[in-house]
Amino acid sequence: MLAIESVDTFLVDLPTIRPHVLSMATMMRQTAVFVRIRCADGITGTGEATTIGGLSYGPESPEGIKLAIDTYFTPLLLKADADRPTSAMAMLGRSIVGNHFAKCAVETALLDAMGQRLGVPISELLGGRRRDRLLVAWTLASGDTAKDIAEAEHMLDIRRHNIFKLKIGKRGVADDVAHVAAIKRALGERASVRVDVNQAWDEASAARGIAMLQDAGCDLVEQPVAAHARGAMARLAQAAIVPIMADEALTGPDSAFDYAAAAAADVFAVKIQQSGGLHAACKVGAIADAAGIGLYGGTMLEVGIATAASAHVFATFPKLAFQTELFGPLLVTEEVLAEPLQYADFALKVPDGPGLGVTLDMERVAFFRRDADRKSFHGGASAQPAGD
Ligand SMILES: O=C(O)C[C@H]1C=CC(=O)O1
Ligand SMILES: [Mn+2]
Repeated sequence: MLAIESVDTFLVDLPTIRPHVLSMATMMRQTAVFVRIRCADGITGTGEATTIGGLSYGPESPEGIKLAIDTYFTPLLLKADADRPTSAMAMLGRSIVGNHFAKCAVETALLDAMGQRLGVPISELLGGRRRDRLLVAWTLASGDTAKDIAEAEHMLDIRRHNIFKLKIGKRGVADDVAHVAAIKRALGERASVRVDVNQAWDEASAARGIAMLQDAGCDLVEQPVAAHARGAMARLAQAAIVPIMADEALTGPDSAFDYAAAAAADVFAVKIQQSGGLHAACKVGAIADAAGIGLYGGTMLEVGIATAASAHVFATFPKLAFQTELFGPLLVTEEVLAEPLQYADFALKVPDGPGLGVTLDMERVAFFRRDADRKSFHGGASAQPAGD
């Protein structure tokens, strides 16, 4: 039995490089909840949770995640065996319903500590990695077609991304399709153009919109209708030629099984937090594989720690037909890691050190903590996070 000595949580607010316009929220900053679990052998594991637009996207908020971990998870973790992350998570699961994002952050920290202890990357603890590089899409979501095209051209020039996901659903169907068509016309065969509707359409609008998107050269349509509208998703997926991807509908292995059994999607966007943790995300991936459903490595716009955790999970997938979107650390102005993740040639390198293979820069993070006494960081007041 290896005791857990302390569990520390804190919020960090990081400005985004530009407004990120989604159908449900416009993000000017991202908030990460970091969890640090210190074990009796002196090893500390780190986890991270993020949401999108506070409570606009899902049922957990950064403030709520911190409160849940401090109040409910920590007393249980102080009785858990740090040498047995899977049974520690099962013990938490018996007392805590839901709270998938908080569970994911805690599981990440436990696995990071375990990997450091054993000297192996988390991907090896999850069954073994199959790839060292993950192709990464970028989301064009400035809210302006011309700006999006300029941003895409820049990403192609610097060879950082050649897959673009466009956030639509805020405007009328015809306007949204015109926006997508203009971007696809400008980029042509140099890029894959996909859309995420984030549940904004009803079934009739989706049927019309998907047919128009198909003609515009769109390669993938993500969550066109409400997460609970499984029947509509199945009808749309069966009628369309362009692949239809489920995202918000997938909240772990149970919903993944329901969706697979109902043939309600051609592709699954797997997210570690929405799934309820790293092992749960692996199970979602396995269900998709067994059902012949394609896989896409999704993001909740996590920063360095949870992006690395996601990379370890996705690196274990036998197939990743629709690549990933692990660009979260690049959407914020500030780096939180001691050594940044490496992006080159359209891909993210999966870290290969023990555990997550990345660590927080504690000095930098201290400055951006919501509860920090913020005097100066590398010269000052101009580095203040937005929104404070
Ligand atoms: O997929 C989502 O719904 C959320 C997220 C992923 C990329 C992005 O820009 O937003
Ligand atoms: Mn999505």
